[in-house]
Amino acid sequence: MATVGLLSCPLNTLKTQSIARSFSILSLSATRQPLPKSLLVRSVATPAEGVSVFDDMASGTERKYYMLGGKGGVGKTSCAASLAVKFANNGHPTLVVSTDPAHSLSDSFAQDLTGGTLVPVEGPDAPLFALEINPEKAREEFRSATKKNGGTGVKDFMDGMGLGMLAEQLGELKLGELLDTPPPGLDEAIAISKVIQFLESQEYSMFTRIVFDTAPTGHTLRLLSLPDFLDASIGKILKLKQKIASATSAIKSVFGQEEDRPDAADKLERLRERMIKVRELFRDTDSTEFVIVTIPTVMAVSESSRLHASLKKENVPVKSLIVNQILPPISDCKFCAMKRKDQLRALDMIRGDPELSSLTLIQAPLVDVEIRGVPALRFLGDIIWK
Ligand SMILES: Nc1ncnc2c1ncn2[C@@H]1O[C@H](COP(=O)(O)OP(=O)(O)OP(=O)(O)O)[C@@H](O)[C@H]1O
Repeated sequence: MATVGLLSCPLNTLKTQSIARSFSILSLSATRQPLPKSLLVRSVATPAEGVSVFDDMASGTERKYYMLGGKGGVGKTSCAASLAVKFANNGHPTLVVSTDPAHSLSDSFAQDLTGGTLVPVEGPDAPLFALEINPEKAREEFRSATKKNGGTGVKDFMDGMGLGMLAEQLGELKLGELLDTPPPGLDEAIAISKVIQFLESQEYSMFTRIVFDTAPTGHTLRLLSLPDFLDASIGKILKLKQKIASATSAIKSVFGQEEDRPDAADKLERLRERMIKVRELFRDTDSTEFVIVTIPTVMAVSESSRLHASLKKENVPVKSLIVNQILPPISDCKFCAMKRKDQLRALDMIRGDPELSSLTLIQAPLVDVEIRGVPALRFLGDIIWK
C-alpha cells in the first residue's frame, strides 16, 4: 500500500513529497465533501450529508447490478474491478463481468480470467468471481446452434420441406445476415444475455452484486437500441415459425416422429426473451445503476454528456459520474500545472453541463503506479468508492 502514491511528474518532482502527504491529498480529492477553495475542485453535486455513495451501493442483500461505461481508456475496467473488490471486502459475494470485446479484466486483476467461465479471484474477503465473455465465441455458439446436420440452415431446411415460399420470406428478413454479420451491439447483447442465463441457474444464485465492465460508449448505446430491432425482426420470424410448425406437423404425421431439434426460430425466440430481460435489467431503477466513467478533458466530458443524454432517453438509471485520473493540486512541475489547469476547466465544464451537473461527482486521482492486482485495486477502491 505504501508504495502506491500520486502521479510522478516527468521531472520526478512529486515523488519527493512524502507518501503520508500524498495519501491525505488523495483521500481529500476523492471525497464528495466540498473541497477547500484553494484546490479549486468542487463536487458537482453532493449527496445529503452523512450519506455515503458506497454505503448506499452496498446496502441490502438483494441482488444489484452496476454497469460501468464510458469512453475508451478512461479507466472503466480499473473502476469496475476496484468496485467489485470493495463489494467483496464488504461481504457481498460478487461477480465482475467484462462484456468488452477487448477484455482487460485479466490484466487488471493480474490473473488469467479468460475462457468464458467464472474464475475465482484470489484475495478479497468474500467470494469474488470474474467472467470474461468472449462475444465472438458466444455468437459462434449461437450461429452453430442454428445450423442442422452439417450446416443446413433454416432456409435449406424449409426448402427441403417444400416450403420455398416461406424460405423466400425468410430470405427477406435477412436471417443469414443477422447471424453472419450481426448488427452492431449484438455481440454485447449476446454477452449480457449469456450472463443472465448464468445467473438464472441455482449455482450462481449466491451473487448479491454483479459489476459489468462494459464496452466503450458506442457499443453501449447500440446495445440499448438493439432489443427493439431484434423484437421487430424476431417477431416476423416467429410468425413464420408458426406456419412452419403446422406444415412440419402435417409432414411428421405422414412420415412418423422425428427427433425434435431446436431450430433457428426457437433459438431466436429465446434470444428475444433474453434481450427483453436485458432491456428490463438496464431500466430497473431498483436493481440497476449505470455509472459513467470519464476523465477531465473536454473531449471525454462531451462524450459523457452525450452518453448521459442517451441513457436518460432510454430510461437507464444513472446517479454518479466518476472523473478519473485527476492530477494532484500541489506540484512544482510546470507540465503538471498546465495539465491540471486544463483539467479544472473540464471540471468546470461538468459543473455547467445540463446533462452532467445533476450527477454525483466522484473524483479519482491519477496515481503513480499501474493499478494491477487485488491490493492495488483495493487501494484504488478505497479512494473512489466512499
Ligand atoms: N486513477 C488512475 N491512476 C493511474 N492509472 C490509472 C488510473 N485509472 C486507470 N489507470 C490506468 O489507465 C489504463 C487504462 O485503464 P482501464 O483499462 O481501466 O481503462 P478502460 O476504460 O477500461 O479501457 P478500455 O476502454 O480500453 O477497456 C490502465 O493502465 C490503468 O492502470
